Amino acid sequence: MGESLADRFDLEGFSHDWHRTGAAALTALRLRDYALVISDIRLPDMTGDVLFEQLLTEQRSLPPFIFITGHGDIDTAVRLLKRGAQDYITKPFDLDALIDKIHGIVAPEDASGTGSLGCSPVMRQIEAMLPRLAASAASVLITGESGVGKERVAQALHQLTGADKPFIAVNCGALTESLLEAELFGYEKGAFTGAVRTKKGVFEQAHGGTLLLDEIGDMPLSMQVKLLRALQERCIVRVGGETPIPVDIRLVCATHQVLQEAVIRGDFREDLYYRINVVELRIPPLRERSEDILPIAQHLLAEIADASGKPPPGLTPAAEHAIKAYRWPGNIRELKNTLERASLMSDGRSISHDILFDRPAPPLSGQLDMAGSLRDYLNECERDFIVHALDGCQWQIQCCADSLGISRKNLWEKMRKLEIVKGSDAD
Ligand SMILES: Nc1ncnc2c1ncn2[C@@H]1O[C@H](COP(=O)(O)OP(=O)(O)OP(=O)(O)O)[C@@H](O)[C@H]1O
Repeated sequence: MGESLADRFDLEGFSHDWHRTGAAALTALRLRDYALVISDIRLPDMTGDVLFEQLLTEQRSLPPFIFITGHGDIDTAVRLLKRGAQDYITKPFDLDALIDKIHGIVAPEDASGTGSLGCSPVMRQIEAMLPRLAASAASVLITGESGVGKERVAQALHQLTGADKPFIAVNCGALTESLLEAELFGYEKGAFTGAVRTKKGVFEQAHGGTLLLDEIGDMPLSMQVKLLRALQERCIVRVGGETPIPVDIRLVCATHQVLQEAVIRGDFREDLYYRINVVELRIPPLRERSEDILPIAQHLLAEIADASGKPPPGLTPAAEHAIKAYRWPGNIRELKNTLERASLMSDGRSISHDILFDRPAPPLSGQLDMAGSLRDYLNECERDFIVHALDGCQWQIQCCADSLGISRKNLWEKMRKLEIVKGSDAD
C-alpha cells in the first residue's frame, strides 16, 4: 500500500517521504516540518496511536495526521480524533477519496500560492498574483509597515521573471539628495570631488532585471522629478555626464508610508505616484495575519538551524501561545531577531517562553505621572526602552536596531523624534 501511495503522490506532484517503521517516522518528524502525515494504525514496530501520543508528549506542534485504519481499529481512530488527529480513512479505501482529503487539508499549490510568503488568505492571494504580475511590465508598489516582508515579496516577484537577471535594491530614505542621485544614475569620472572613476548607478546595474526602490516615500521632491523623467524616457544620464543611457528595468517600489496622504500633503508628486503605482500590493502587519506567525516562525527556526547544520528546535506550547499572542510591532524582522537570539540561548531541542521573551520590560520608575497625555506617557516609555537598549549595545545603532527588531533607519527616526542623544541623559 505504501508503494502505491508513493506512486500516486508522485503523480499528484506531492513531495513526500515514506518511512517504513514508526521509529523512522518519529525521527523524521523531530527533524522536519511536514505539511501532513498519513499513518497506518498498525505499524511494524509500534502502533500509530503510540507514535501520535509520543509526539504529543514531546510538546511539539504537530502537522495534521490522517490515520489509515482497518475495521477493527475504528475505536482507536475515533480516540485519536479526540486527541487532535485531523481525520481517518478506513481500509480498503479509494485513493481518490484520500487525495481529496489531502487537498482539503493542504491547499493545492497552484491555486493560491505555495505559502512561502505566509499561509494567511491575504499572503496566499498576493503570492498567487505574482505570476500574473511577472508576465506584465507593470510597476508594482508594495506597501506595509517596516519588517512585514516587502523586499521578500519583491524578490519573489523577481524570481518569477528570471532569477539569473540582476535584482538591485536601494534604500531611498537612507541617502541625501546628491548621494541618491549618484546612487540611482551613477556618475562620470571627475563629476564631483571624490569621483575618481566612472560608476554605474543602480538603474544601469539592474538593466534587464528588477530595481527595488525601497522607502520611495522618503525621496526628496527634487529627486522625484528626476526619477519621473528617467521612468518616462526609459533613459538615464549619469551625474556629470551628457549621454542618455537607455535602461530596461522592472520597477518595484516599496514604502511604509501611505503615499496618497503624502500626495495630499504635497510631499510626493502625484504624477510619480500614478506611474509607480500601477498595481499596489498591501502587506498587512503580522499581527493582522496571526495564522502566519507560527508557520513563519517554524520556517525561520529551520533556516537558522540549517545555517549551523543542526536540527531545528521546537517551541514549547507556552512559547507557541505567546508567539501568537504577541503583537510583533517590528513584524517579521522582529520575529526573526527574537528567534535568532532564542536559538542561540536554547538547549538546541526546544525554546521555552522564558528564552523567547527575555527582553527587559520598560523601566517605569517610581510613581505614574498622571498629569500628561497618554501619548506623552507612551513616548516616555518608548524613550526609556530605546535608551536602555542603546546602553545594552554600547550605543551601536545596528546592534540596537537588531535587538529592538526594527530597521536602523526606523531607530534613527525614533531617536530624532524622541530627542535621544548619547550622553543627554543624566544616567
Ligand atoms: N515570509 C517570510 N518568511 C520568512 N522570513 C521572512 C518572510 N518575509 C520576510 N522575512 C524576513 O524578515 C526580514 C524583513 O523582511 P523584509 O526586509 O522583506 O521587510 P521590509 O518590509 O522590506 O522591511 P523594511 O520596510 O524595514 O525595509 C528579512 O530578514 C526577511 O528575510
